[in-house]
Amino acid sequence: MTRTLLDTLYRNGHLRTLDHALAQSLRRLDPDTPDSVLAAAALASLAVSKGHAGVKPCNARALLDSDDADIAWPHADGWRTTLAASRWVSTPDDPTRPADTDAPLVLEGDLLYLRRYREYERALANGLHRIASHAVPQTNIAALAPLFAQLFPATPIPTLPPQAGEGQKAPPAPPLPQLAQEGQKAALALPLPPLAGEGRDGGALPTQDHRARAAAPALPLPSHAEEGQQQAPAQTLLRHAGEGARGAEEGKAADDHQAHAAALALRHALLLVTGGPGTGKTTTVARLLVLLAAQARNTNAPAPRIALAAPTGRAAERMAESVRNALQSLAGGGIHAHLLDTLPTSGSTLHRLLGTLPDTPRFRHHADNPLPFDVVVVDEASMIDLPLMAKLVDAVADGARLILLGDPDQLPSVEAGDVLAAILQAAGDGSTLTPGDAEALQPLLRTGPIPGGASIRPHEDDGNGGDGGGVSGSDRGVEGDATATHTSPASGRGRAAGAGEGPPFPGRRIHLARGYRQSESLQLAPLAAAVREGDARNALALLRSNTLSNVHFHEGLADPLQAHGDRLLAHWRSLAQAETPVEALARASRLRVLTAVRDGPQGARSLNARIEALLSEGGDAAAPRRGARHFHGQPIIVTENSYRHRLFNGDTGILHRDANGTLMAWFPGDEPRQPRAFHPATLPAHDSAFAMTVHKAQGSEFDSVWLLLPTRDNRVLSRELVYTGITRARRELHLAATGDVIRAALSRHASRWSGLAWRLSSG
Ligand SMILES: Nc1ncnc2c1ncn2[C@@H]1O[C@H](COP(=O)(O)OP(=O)(O)OP(=O)(O)O)[C@@H](O)[C@H]1O
Repeated sequence: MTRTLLDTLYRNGHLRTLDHALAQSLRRLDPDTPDSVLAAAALASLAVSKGHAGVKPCNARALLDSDDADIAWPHADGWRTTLAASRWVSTPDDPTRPADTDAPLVLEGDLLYLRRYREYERALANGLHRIASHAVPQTNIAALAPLFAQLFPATPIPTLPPQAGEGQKAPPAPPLPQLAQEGQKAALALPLPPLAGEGRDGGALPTQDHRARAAAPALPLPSHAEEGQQQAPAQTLLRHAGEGARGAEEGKAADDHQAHAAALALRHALLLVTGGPGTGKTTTVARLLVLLAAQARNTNAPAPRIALAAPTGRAAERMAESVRNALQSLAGGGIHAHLLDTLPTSGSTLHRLLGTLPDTPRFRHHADNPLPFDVVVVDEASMIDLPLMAKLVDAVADGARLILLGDPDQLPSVEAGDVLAAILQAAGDGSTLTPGDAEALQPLLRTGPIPGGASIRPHEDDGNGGDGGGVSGSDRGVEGDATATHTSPASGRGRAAGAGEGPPFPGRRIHLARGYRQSESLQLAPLAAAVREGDARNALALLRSNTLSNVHFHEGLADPLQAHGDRLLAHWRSLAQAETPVEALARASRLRVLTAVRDGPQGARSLNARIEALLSEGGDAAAPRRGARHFHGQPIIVTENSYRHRLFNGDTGILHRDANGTLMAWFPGDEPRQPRAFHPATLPAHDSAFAMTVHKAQGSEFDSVWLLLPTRDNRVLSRELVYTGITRARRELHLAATGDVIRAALSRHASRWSGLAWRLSSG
């Protein structure tokens, strides 16, 4: 007897019991349900567990951990037709309207969702549009100019780099722009200028690192606007770093991205500030909060109520610390205390901000009881999954600002989402200012005329009197489906948001590219850039050259515990010698082994078991008893959300005896010096965390990181995983991997199926 698709998927171990049970319940309710519908339902459930919002049945094989020759996949068109005809599947024709509540599945384009996830997407898209479309107070922007200049003193005049005929005087400035004529407003998309020193034809690069530059896309010279069209106003220029030329490769003008971000926040209620570690996202936000405080003061309005939040306690704490540092240096730089004193200096987790309710995933704050804040700033937005982002956005009050900070090159959230990537795709790459923004912000952005011109593309007007800007974001693909992610469920292909079809998404995005965080000890930037670009050849050359300070490549090393056990164990033993829980928590963050996978010989689980066994062989009084579930000095990680404890998947803590000698689990508290204590027996599900997966380490940093990749390729490996892993290191990075595995990892993107970008661009 031939097996059905559902049976084959289940028996060959591709489905979880939960996925199978969903399909079985549909079969019980209607025994005539076609097998391909049952299988698609199970795959939609599996897809969520792998971080997708839904499944593309036409490419469902990409969901499986390995290829399976036993599976006879239905023909895509026929499968789609059968799904669309099924009583279990609704096919809404309006992305903004709720789907039929009788059907547990929703088919939109070629994405099949569990209804709940389609509704999260719909609610999130509607909510982001609501926030972004609200006009924010625009008064007195010009009056802020002196303060703005004080906060962003280095805003340089953008000039094109020397062209052919170096040394010639710059051509005369073009005439000042007139506004676009009625009905013909134009967003200005300035092609990237060549990097300084680069020939007009993109020829020889006189800089040290040819490879990194070679990765940059060809950079055409800006062409003059056509006769009769407007010239580019100088203030519309945002120098945008080419994908291959970020970080250390940035030109001097990178600072004006920070100024532009702050200026745009004065005009738009939804702002995304993206950039890698240390590019000044938090510093920029601290400065723009000062501007908002000044704006309110100038108009005799109450000081804005501001919330700082992040998905994890650790990330919230790091953000608050950066804000405190930024405000302190502004105070030293002469910014008035009456402005600084109104700004927040502590952050909270998103769960705390939204108000957890015991034993339910719902929150105290939602559309009917919105957050009492005028500005909500959220860091580490790449970690936020679809349900949580939908709930956050739902709770942001009408007229309030939402500012999201994040690094788009990091791994997407562990749970269903890749929300940040989708919003970025809809918001465009941030390389243009619309004429509306440019005109309104002219008093702040003191840029001079651009020699040369700009190409001009028509755009529709936005809600704030500007024009919808933006071009397509990156379109990362799921393995085996390189063009299919972040795409229109209707078309199966990505459409550039704001590319002329339909109403553009009114959120704004600025990408910060210049790294400011100077670490004398760790020289990570060139390696991080190569990894981000997927340039395995350069990454391996850098690693093998052994020239990057405190970057250590252990090529082919499969077992760091064997080769470097003594020094690693010395660190873990020191955790038990800490005098206080605060000290133990601080020590624990000094070193972490990060893995790509949970299971297998290079997985976090087996490493933790081996480390515990080695520690128990220590023989001294502090050594844990062999096989003990909990012991003094043991780092732990929570693996499920517990709203009752306010402990969430990924939170890390340490076991430490209290003053009475009772072993307690300690987690960072709202105040750094007041960790929260729990009896280990009452903790939600948790594991040891001597080693942990890169996924779980998002939002955390450690002085020393040992990143261990599996010895064989694995579908979870991606450039985002390696990038996230190596950028967790503050002072020292050890990377244990083979060249082949690094090549395989960097050739792959971690990405997700989602209809969010399409939904956002659809209005
Ligand atoms: N324009 C600037 N000029 C000089 N130093 C800057 C500038 N912007 C940021 N910095 C410095 O760079 C460091 C990193 O800044 P910040 O913490 O704001 O970056 P971040 O992007 O938020 O980093 P992370 O993502 O790691 O939290 C800080 O020490 C800050 O003072």
